[in-house]
Order: sequence, then structure tokens, then C-alpha cells
Amino acid sequence: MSKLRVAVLGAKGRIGSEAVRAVEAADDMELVGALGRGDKLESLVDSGAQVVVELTTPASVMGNLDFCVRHGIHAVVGTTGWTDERLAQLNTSLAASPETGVLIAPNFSIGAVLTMTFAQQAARYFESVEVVELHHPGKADAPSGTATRTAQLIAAARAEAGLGTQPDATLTALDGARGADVDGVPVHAVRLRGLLAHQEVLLGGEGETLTIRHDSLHHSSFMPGILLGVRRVTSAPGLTFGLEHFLDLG
Ligand SMILES: NC(=O)c1ccc[n+]([C@@H]2O[C@H](COP(=O)([O-])OP(=O)(O)OC[C@H]3O[C@@H](n4cnc5c(N)ncnc54)[C@H](O)[C@@H]3O)[C@@H](O)[C@H]2O)c1
Ligand SMILES: O=C(O)C1=N[C@H](C(=O)O)CCC1
Repeated sequence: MSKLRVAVLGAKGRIGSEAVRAVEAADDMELVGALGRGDKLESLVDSGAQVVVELTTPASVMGNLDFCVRHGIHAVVGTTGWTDERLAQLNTSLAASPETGVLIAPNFSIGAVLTMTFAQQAARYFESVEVVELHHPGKADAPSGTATRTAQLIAAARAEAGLGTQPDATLTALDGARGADVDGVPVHAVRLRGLLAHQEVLLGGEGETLTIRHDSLHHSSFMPGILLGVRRVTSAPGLTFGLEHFLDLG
């Protein structure tokens, strides 16, 4: 069977360099490109790349995806910074290239995907919920894409269950002390040397609390999800948001 021709964008970055090694080590894939900032996207076409793994920056991702979609190259995207406007723009590009698939995964690690699923399940049963994400100090964005997505899923579950605003008697607060408000869910971002990517979802009800915690200790935690995404995206035209859609979570 012929191997999938895969290229990595952001190949010199923290996660991109790990992805290059993972693609090279996969028996069913051939690494046909490892592009960094300033490299010409045309080389993706020349090398016959079928799937691009996009791990760059929020400032670069839209241009890179526009190129890929226009050339019918599928994409697996880990880069953060997704807003409704950006997703709408991407959907417009995809409409003109209906056979092309793009997977955007706020987090490729199975534990983080499960954290989001568990938090979504638990949200309806607790009056209070806050998200704390903790990352390495080199991270450019806050809050993390994972925390933002987690808070959005929690907020949707609360709304569906008819839960109102959370109890909070705060009258005065220093700017930022209560975190960022993501659809009514406070999200707190910690940046600390020694950390990689971690998240806690704290839920509270009368007389009890539940804490759901996940820790990514190495970038290798993201690789099985990236490889799964590469294998699946070629037969998933259009936009898929979240790796959970490619997992059988029951
Ligand atoms: N979804 C996930 O599971 C997951 C996991 C880790 C990181 N991330 C995200 O991936 C992104 C990268 O994270 P990082 O820690 O590797 O950052 P990083 O800064 O270490 O790497 C980004 C790399 O992209 C390069 N780059 C920038 N513009 C480019 C372009 N136009 N073409 C090619 N390369 C370009 C930069 O030079 C840099 O080497 C961030 O948005 C981060 O949040 C996602
Ligand atoms: O290290 C990063 O940067 C990460 N970014 C993603 C996010 O913002 O959620 C995933 C976790 C690691």
C-alpha cells in the first residue's frame, strides 16, 4: 500500500519538531516536507503533500490553511486562536474545495480530550465551575485553546440543563483576579517554568467538589492524536472541530 505523503508546518517549533519525528517513524507515512517560517508553501505542491500538519502560530495559520485548501491538501491543525469569525472564513474556503478535509484539534492528547468530555458530562450537576490551565512560560496565547474549548462545552451543557449564572458575591476585584470570562465560565491561566500543558476543571455543589485534572508531561502525548488525525482526515471532507469526532468515546 502506498504511504500517505505528509508535511509539517512549524517544523522547528516545540510540537512541530516532535511531529516531524512521529511522522518519520510512522510506517504508513512519508515525510515530504518540514517547513519553517519563511519557507515557500509552493513546495507542498511540488512534493505532492496529501496532508499538512499545521503547528505554527495564530498569526500564520489562516494563510497556511487558505493555501492548503485551495490546493486540495488536507490539514490537521493544532494551532490555537480559533474564533467564530475565523471558523466561518475557513468554512467559506472549504465550500469551494468540497473534497478537502480539515481537522482542528484544540488538544491532541487523549487525556485532554477525555477531560473535556468528562467536564461536559459533569457540568449539569454542579452549581459552580471554573477552569485553571497551567502551561510553560513560552506559550504565546492565554487562555489556552483547550481551556477555551472546555469552558465553551461546559457553558453549553449548563445552558442545556437550565443552569443560570454561577454564585459569586465578588464586589471588588483587581483586574484579572477572577480570570477570563468564557461564556460565563471563569478561566485562569498560569505560566510556570517546568510545566508543559495541564488543566484542572473545578466543579462545586452543596457540600462537595469534583476536580478533573489532566497533565501533558511531554510533547509525545500529542503524537498519537496527530497521527490518528492524519490517517482520518483524508476521508473526512469539510471541517471537523475536535479530535473526539475521530475517537470512539461511546
Ligand atoms: N492541539 C494541541 O494538542 C497542541 C499541543 C501543543 C501546542 N499546540 C499549539 O501549537 C502551536 C505551536 O506551539 P509551539 O509550542 O510548538 O510553538 P513554537 O513557537 O515552539 O513553534 C511554532 C513554530 O512555527 C513557526 N512558524 C511561524 N509561522 C510559520 C509559517 N508561516 N510557516 C511555517 N512555520 C511557521 C515558528 O517559527 C516556530 O518555529 C501553538 O498555537 C500551540 O498552542 C497545540
Ligand atoms: O503548549 C501549548 O501551547 C499548548 N497549546 C494547546 C492549547 O492552547 O490548548 C494545547 C496544549 C499545549
